[in-house]
Amino acid sequence: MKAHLNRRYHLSASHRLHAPEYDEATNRAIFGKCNNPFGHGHNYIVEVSMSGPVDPVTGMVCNLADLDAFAAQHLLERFDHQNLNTVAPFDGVVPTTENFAIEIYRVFQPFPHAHLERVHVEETGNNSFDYAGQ
Ligand SMILES: Nc1nc2c(c(=O)[nH]1)N=C([C@H](O)[C@H](O)COP(=O)(O)OP(=O)(O)OP(=O)(O)O)CN2
Ligand SMILES: [Zn+2]
Repeated sequence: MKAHLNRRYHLSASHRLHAPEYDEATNRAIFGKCNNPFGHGHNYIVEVSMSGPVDPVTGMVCNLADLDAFAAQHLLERFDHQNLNTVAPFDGVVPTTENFAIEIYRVFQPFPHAHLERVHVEETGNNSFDYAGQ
């Protein structure tokens, strides 16, 4: 029997949507206000979905304390209150929320106590993105 555990994390970060492959005018045309050279910020909500058997003794898919410790080290310490454009891999990849979700999936995949199913990232109240590894 497999159950899914979903856990949400909050982090604030700034970014600028800018592709160095294009010139300034093309960047402005593509990214609009989000190409502002001074950047802007978001209060992101990150939800990770983990799955696994329910332990017959603890009744848990995994211990939330273990998942929170992993998230603190690999997600929050790395990205909270940062300028995403200065944090790998975004020093060469446009920090869209699609790319953020892909990177967060890569970060959580090694979590040893459950299987990573999906990463969901809410960038604003109007848009969110999901990545499930393919
Ligand atoms: N495909 C994508 N398009 C856009 C992304 C993205 O990550 N993927 N991100 C942005 C900007 O980050 C922008 O800050 C959010 O854009 P926008 O939708 O205009 O913002 P909202 O209208 O949802 O919220 P407000 O803060 O009220 O503008 C743009 N495009
Ligand atoms: Zn933005």
